[in-house]
Amino acid sequence: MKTIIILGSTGSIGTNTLDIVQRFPEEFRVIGLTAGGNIEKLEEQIRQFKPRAVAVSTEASAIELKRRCTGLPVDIVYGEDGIARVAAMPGAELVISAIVGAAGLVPTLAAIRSGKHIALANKEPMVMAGKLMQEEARKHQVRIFPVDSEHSAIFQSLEGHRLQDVRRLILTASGGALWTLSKEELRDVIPERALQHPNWKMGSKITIDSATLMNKGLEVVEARWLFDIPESRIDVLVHRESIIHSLVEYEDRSMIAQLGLPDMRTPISYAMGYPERMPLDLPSLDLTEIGKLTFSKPDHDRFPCLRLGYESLRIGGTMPAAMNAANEVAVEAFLNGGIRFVEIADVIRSTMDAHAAREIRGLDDALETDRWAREKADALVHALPH
Ligand SMILES: NC(=O)C1=CN([C@@H]2O[C@H](COP(=O)(O)OP(=O)(O)OC[C@H]3O[C@@H](n4cnc5c(N)ncnc54)[C@H](OP(=O)(O)O)[C@@H]3O)[C@@H](O)[C@H]2O)C=CC1
Ligand SMILES: CC(=O)[C@@H](O)[C@H](O)COP(=O)(O)O
Ligand SMILES: [Mn+2]
Repeated sequence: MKTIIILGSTGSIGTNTLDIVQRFPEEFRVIGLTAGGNIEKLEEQIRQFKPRAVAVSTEASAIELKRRCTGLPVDIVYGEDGIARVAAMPGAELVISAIVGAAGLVPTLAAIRSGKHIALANKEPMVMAGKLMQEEARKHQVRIFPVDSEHSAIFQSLEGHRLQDVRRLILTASGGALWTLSKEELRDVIPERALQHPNWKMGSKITIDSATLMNKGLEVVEARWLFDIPESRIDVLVHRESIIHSLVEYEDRSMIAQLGLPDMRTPISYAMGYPERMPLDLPSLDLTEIGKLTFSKPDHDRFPCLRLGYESLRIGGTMPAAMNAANEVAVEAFLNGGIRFVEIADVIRSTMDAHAAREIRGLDDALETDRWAREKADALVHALPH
């Protein structure tokens, strides 16, 4: 029996994780959950999974949740500090890190520093402070298991092989909701259209990232730190069907890939059960039904965000954290109707141009950069003519 804590339990990854727990009640016990503001869903989860402690973002949410959960044996705390305390609470072996965005950095680091293994879906902390996270993981003898489907595929394709034999990592990209649109058509895209991912049902932020290809830019940075490989040896291949989840090329030119239907429960369960594979009762991939798989090169002209990911790594230090924060601000502005789809890349580009990158020596450098870049990106958003 593995005891687990789920950060971001009310989201897409969080609920898929709880689906695994429900399927394997003898294997996993949930002792802590955290959410943002969806207290209705969190209340349901408390009643079903009986965690010892939960945390929510605000005091108001905590007060309402306490009222709803009167008589239930659960500690309810709130705020960044409360979420970090639940992430680090004693008695858990594994923390599923599934908050969206930079808000996951402090709690994920708190979990690492308290000696818990991490199943990492929340890629933004790895983008902001990958070197620091890996140093802390080594110091506390913690393993970080990838949940992100591409990184899970690479992790699986590396099993049993030597890192020194790897030639390059190849991340696949679906191309997102807008891959077939021309540059002119991209100008007029509304959020509802950009949110229609062809293969995956995910939270809104990552779905927009997928449509701009920033998701792949973030994933290149994530892969650099997860697998300790320079960005010059990480490639991206557009594969619309999301069946091949990523590949590793070895020095002898063999390529090893992981395939499967697009269902996050497979990579989540692999990270949760590692090294065991959970017998998931899900439909099998039938390649005869799929018929053909297609591949093409990324289009950097229509989707410039992928290049920004590479560039942030080449500059290094705090630049990926600045890029990440600008992206979060720009995506939110787009979702709220404040900027056009094509302006997301402009806001990130201009924020990066204005940022003087420095080395990340500790958490404060990442957090300070995050604050600075949010302010800068916000000012850029408001300066756009709308
Ligand atoms: N969805 C997917 O299939 C995949 C997701 N990922 C990554 O996993 C992470 C989660 O994605 P996804 O599940 O889609 O996102 P969702 O938007 O569906 O869920 C986000 C979760 O984070 C919580 N949350 C949001 N903001 C805060 C905050 N400021 N403080 C505390 N909690 C907060 C939300 O709480 P509430 O809803 O209660 O407000 C919710 O539980 C992202 O980093 C994403 O890139 C990676 C691969 C695949
Ligand atoms: C499921 C998952 O891992 C997402 O990050 C997914 O990869 C998004 O797909 P694309 O970014 O390739 O559209
Ligand atoms: Mn992914």
